[in-house]
Amino acid sequence: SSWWGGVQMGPPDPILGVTEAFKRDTNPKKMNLGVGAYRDDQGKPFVLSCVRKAEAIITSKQLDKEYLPIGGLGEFSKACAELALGADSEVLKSGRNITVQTISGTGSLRIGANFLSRFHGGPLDVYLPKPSWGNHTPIFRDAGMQLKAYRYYDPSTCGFDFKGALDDISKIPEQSVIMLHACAHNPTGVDPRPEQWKEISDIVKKRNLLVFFDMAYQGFASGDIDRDAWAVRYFIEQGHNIVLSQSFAKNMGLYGERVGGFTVVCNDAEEAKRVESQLKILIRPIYSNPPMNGARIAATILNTPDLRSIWLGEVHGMANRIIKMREQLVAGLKKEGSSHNWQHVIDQIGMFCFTGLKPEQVERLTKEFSVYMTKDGRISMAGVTSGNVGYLAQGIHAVTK
Ligand SMILES: Cc1ncc(COP(=O)(O)O)c(CNOCC(=O)O)c1O
Repeated sequence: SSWWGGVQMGPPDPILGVTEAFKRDTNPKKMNLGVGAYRDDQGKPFVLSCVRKAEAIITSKQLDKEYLPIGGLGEFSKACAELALGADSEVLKSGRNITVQTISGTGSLRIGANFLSRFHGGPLDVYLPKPSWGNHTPIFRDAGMQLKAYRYYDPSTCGFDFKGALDDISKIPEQSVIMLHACAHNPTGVDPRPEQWKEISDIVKKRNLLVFFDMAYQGFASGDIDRDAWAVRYFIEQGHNIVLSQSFAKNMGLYGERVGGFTVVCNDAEEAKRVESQLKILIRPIYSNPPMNGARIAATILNTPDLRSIWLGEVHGMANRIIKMREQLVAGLKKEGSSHNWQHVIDQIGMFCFTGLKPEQVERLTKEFSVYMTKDGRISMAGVTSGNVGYLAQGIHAVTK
C-alpha cells in the first residue's frame, strides 16, 4: 500500500479553475474576467516603469546575497509602515508599532493569524465580512482561529449593508477579532463611506474588538494612497491599536515578487519590542527570513523621491483605467438598451465589480459569449479594455434583459 493512499483529491481553486476553462476556449472574442491581476488596455500584464528603474539602480549597486534579518529589510519595513500610517503618524514617532516584511499580503495575514492564535487573550474568533476574500477563511482556519461572519454586502442594492453590518458588529462578543478591508473590498468592490467608517469605529470601540485591517490595494483603489489609507489612519487616531496586513502585489505590480508587511500597533515602544521578539520567534521556524529582491525594489521606489513620484503617477493611472472601464461598461449597457440600474458598477471601487449576475446568467455569459468570471458574478475590471468593453456590454445585456 502507498504512504498517501488516504489522500483525497481536493476541489480546484474556484478562481484558477476559471482561467483553465478560459485557456481551452477557442473563441477569438473570449474574455478572462476571473483573474485578480491588473492588465493594461491591450490586455497585457503591466510592469511599472518605476519598478524597472529601481531594478536598474539595485543591479548597479552589485549588492550581496546575504540573509535578511528575520523581520526583513529594515528600510522596506519602515517605508511600508510610513506609507500606511502617513509620514507624520504619532504611532511612528513614538515607535509603538512593529512592522515586519512578509511574503506578500497572504504571508502577512498568515503571520498575523498565527500571532493572534498564539498570543491573543480574547476569543479566537475572527469575524469576516460576508463575503470576504476567499483565502481569508483557510488562512485563519489553518492558524487555529474560528471563522465567524458579519453582514456586509447587500445583494438587493449591490451595495453596502450598513445597517446589517452595524447590527451584527454590535453583537460580536467583546475582544473578538474583526477583519476590515481598508479599501477596494474583495470580491464586492463595495467600501463604506467615511461617515459610515466613523460609526463602525465607534461600535467596534464599544465592543472592544481587536481590528485586523487588510490593505492589499492602497493607491490602486482611488488612485490616491492617502485617500485609500483613510480608514486605517482614522481608526488609529480613534485609539484602536490595530494589526494591519499590506501587499504590494497590485499597487506596485509586484505580484510574483511577494512583497508585503505586517504591522502591530502597540501601547508603547516597550510593548512593541516584546511583540517584535515574539514575531521573530514565530517567523523563524516557518521561513527563517524573507526574500530580498522585491523588498529592495519596493524600498528603492518608496525612498527615492523621483521614483516615488513616478510610482504615484503610475498607480493613479492603473486606478483611472479601471474607473474609466466601469463608466464605459455602464455607457455600453445603456447603449444596448438595458433597462436595469447599473449605477453600482460605477459606485464600486478597485479591481473587482460585483455585477449582481445570477449563476445561471454567468453560465450563459460564458457559454454564449465566452466571457469567464467566478460564479458569484464577480468580474475583474482589469480584464476589461476599450477594445472589449462593448462586447462585454452586449453579453451582459443579452443575459439580463
Ligand atoms: C483582500 C486581499 N488580501 C490579500 C491579498 C493577498 O495578495 P498577495 O498575497 O498576492 O499579496 C489579496 C489578493 N487577491 O488576489 C486577487 C484575487 O482575489 O484573485 C486580496 O484581494
